[in-house]
Amino acid sequence: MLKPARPVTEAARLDELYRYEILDTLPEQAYDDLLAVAAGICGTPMGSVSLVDAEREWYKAALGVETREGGRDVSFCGHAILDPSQLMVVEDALDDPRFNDNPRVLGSPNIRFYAGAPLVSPSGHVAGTLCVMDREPRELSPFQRESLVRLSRQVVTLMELRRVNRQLRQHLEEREWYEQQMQDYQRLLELHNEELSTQLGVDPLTGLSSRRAFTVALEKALSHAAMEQQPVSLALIDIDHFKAINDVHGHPVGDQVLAEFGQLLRRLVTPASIPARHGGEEFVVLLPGMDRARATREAEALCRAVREAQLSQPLTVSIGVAAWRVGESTAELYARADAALYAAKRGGRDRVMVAD
Ligand SMILES: Nc1nc2c(ncn2[C@@H]2O[C@H](COP(=O)(O)OP(=O)(O)OP(=O)(O)O)[C@@H](O)[C@H]2O)c(=O)[nH]1
Repeated sequence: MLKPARPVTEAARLDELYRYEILDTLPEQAYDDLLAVAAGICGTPMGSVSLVDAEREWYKAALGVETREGGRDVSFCGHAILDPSQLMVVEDALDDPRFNDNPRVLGSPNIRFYAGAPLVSPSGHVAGTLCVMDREPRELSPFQRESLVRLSRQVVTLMELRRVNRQLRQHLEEREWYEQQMQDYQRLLELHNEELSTQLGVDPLTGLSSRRAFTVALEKALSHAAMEQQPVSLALIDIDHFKAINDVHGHPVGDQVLAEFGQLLRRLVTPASIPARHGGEEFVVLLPGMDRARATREAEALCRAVREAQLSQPLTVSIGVAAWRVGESTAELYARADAALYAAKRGGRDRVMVAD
């Protein structure tokens, strides 16, 4: 018996075989079908799709043989893979010095006839064979030989599809992983920004002062006004029918409109004034040095400017103005401005109402 030699490119051949990640996988219908067609055309009772591993041959599909693998030293396919360009045919193993005392010839499965078509990958390496076998000596017609070679190419195509499929799935998983990472980073960045905004007393959506920072500024402004005997006023601004924007266009568009409105408000008020987001779609402007009449004029100009502004959604606002009275607390001032705002809403919106 002649043990099969190793191909000169054995290491690269094995690398290529392992890249298919097919060894020791479950049987698959597509391989079984091709083998059944090959055996049917050749009229043989046995056959296999054999992959030649370092020390064994392993069958992705097997017909008429009970084992799923055998030793490479006694394998016929080990010989068949040595010449990628040839179908190896052994018409009678007992007449062939390579096989006449092979245990697979003398014992089970008692091979007398063998024909193996090399499974040649696109890079030229041979992974194994598509082979048919019989317990009787026989010959193959040219058509049967040609068919076996053609079917072996189909087996390689199946293996290539398997590899491409795995690569695609891997790329997809990697992409999903990257997207997840990006989302996590984005969320982290947003959290940092929110934290920073809170620390700086800024409302993250509009960039205006936050309610907390505004309350501090208002306290300061009132004590300054008390000391200097200066007027100071407050304007509470509420966007009209804002809920409809959310309902019709969605919350993200609502957010964008709030951000736009914040920027507009910052542009419209005088440099000494302090605009802030009071909460939701309600805003507030501190008007230092402004008495009731000036604050009213300022608020009316603001109301008109919003109505005429070119924003992504047309807006109007209702405004309640209150001028600070000496000795009045911030809560009392707010309450009067709020009552005026309520009156503006009730009066039909898009208007300014001034507290007594
Ligand atoms: N997109 C977005 N919507 C907000 C935010 N804060 C509050 N809102 C929405 O603002 C809407 C306020 O609705 P309402 O209080 O009924 O007031 P309105 O629709 O403006 O009606 P009027 O004030 O009576 O003219 C609600 O739908 C809130 O969900 C925010 O930060 N972003």
